[in-house]
Amino acid sequence: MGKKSATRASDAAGEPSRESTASTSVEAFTSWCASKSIELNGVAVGKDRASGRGCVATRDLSVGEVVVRVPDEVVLTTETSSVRTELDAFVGDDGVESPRLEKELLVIAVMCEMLRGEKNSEWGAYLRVVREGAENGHSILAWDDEQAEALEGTDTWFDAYENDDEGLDLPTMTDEHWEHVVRLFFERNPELARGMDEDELRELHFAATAMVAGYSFTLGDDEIQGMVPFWDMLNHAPPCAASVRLNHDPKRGLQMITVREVKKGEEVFNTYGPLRNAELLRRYGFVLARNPHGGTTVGLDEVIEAAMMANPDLYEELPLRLAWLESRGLADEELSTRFFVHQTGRPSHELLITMRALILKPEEMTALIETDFEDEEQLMILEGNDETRAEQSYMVGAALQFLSVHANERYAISMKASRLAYKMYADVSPTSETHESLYREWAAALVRMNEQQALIKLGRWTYHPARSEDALLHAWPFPEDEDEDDEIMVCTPVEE
Ligand SMILES: C[S@@+](CC[C@H](N)C(=O)[O-])C[C@H]1O[C@@H](n2cnc3c(N)ncnc32)[C@H](O)[C@@H]1O
Repeated sequence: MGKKSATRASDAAGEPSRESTASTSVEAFTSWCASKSIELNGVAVGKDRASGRGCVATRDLSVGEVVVRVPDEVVLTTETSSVRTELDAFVGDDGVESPRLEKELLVIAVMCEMLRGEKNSEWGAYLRVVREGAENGHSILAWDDEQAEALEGTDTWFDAYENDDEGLDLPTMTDEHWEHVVRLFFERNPELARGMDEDELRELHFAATAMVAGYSFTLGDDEIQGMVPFWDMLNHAPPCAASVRLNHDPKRGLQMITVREVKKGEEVFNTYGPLRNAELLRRYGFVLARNPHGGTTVGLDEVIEAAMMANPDLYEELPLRLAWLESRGLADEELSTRFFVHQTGRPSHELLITMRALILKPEEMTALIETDFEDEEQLMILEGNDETRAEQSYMVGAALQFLSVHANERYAISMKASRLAYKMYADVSPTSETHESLYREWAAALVRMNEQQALIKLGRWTYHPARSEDALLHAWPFPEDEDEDDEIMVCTPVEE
C-alpha cells in the first residue's frame, strides 16, 4: 500500500448511477460534518479504485498537524443514541459485562437511528454514507453460501461462524446475536420498529452489523464502542505505513494527527491494526495483496490429534493432560483454544509448551504435576538430561510435522488451486459491481494461501537443519512473559 493519488468524490460527474448517488450523499455528509462542528483541516472525502471512498489531502500536510477534530458529542454510542433509555432498560441493573454485548448494543442503536429516518436522526446523513459504503463493500455477511464455502477451514470462517470468544470483534455469530439479543430488544420495544416485518428487520440487522464491524472504533481505556464520523472515512494501511494517529483530548475532543508528510492529492491512511488478511476479510471485507502480517491459528483439537500420532499413550492420559493445560490457561472445556502459527512457520510459545505437555511419557507427566515451579533445583531436574531432552524434542518435532500436514487438510480447496485462483483474478476490481464474485473468490484464495503457506512452513521450521533442541522444547513453567505475536491491536486512541 503506497501513496496513491485519489480524486475528490464530488468531482465524479458522469460516473454510473451508483457513483453519482454516492457523490450526492458525500456532499450531504460534508455539509452535515460542518453543521456538527467537525473540523477538517486540509483533508476531504476522496475516491479510490481499490477501497471505494477514502480521505484525501487537499494541501500538503506536514507531521504533527491536527487534520480532523470531532467533538465528543457527535460520536454515536449507546449513550448518545436516541434509544439510550430503552437500551439501559434492556440491559437491566447488571449493566453490560460482555464486550460482545457492548458491540451488539451499538448495532441496535445504529438500527434504531436508521429506523428514525434520515431527517429525524441526529446522524441521518452520516449513517447514509456509512450504509452505502458497507453495502458497496464485501462484508462477509453479504457473501452467498457458495462464496462463503471458499473460506472453509480458514480463520475467517472459524471466527465468523464458530468462535464464541466474547472479546472478538464483529461480525461473529451474527445469527445467534439476532436470536438472543436483537430480536428480544425489538419484541420488548415494538414501537421502535413499527411497520417493519421480521425479514426487513433482519436485513437491517445485517446492514447495521456490517456498519459497526467495518466502521466503529474502540475508544479509550473503558473500551467504549462508537461510530466516529469522518474518522471512519479513512482506509487502512499496515501500522508502518499509516499517515495519522488517533487521539482523544478531553478538552478538544477526538483528533486525527499526521505522523508523516502527505502531499496534496494523496490518500491519507489510518491503520486498523497489525491485522492478517483473514481478520481484514472477516471484519472489513477486504484483503491486502502485500500484507506484512500473516500466519494462521490451529485448534486444540487439531493439536491433540497430531500429538496422538506421535504419542499413542496420550489417548489414555488425555483427561489428565487437559486438566494440566486448563490450569495453565492453555485449554478450555470445549477444546476451543487456538494457537498461533507465525507466517514464517514458527509456532507460538503456547503451542510449543502444549505440544511438550502432550508428548510426555506418563512418568514424566507425573513429575511435571509434582514439581514445585518455585524450586530451581526441581525445575532443573524436570528439564531432563540430554537423553530425555533429545527424545522429547524428537517427539515435539514429529507431532508438529503431523500438525502441519493434518491442519492443511481442513481447507476445502488445495494450495495449488488457491494459488491458481489468486493469480487468475489478480486484476479484479473490488469496487466494480460486475467483479463482485470474482473479487470474493480472489480474496478467499489469498486468505487460504496465506494460511496454507504458514502451515507448510510449520513443517519446514520444525526440521530446519539449524533448529536447536531448545527451540523445540519450551522451558517449564508456563505462562511466562506475554507472547507479542498473539496481541491484537485495536484502533484505540493514543494518549498525547
Ligand atoms: C472505515 S471504512 C473506510 C471508508 C470506506 N472506503 C468507504 O467508502 O466508506 C472501511 C471499509 O473501507 C474499505 N477499505 C478500507 N481500507 C481498505 C484497503 N486498504 N483496501 C481496500 N478496501 C479498504 C473496506 O471496504 C472496509 O470495510
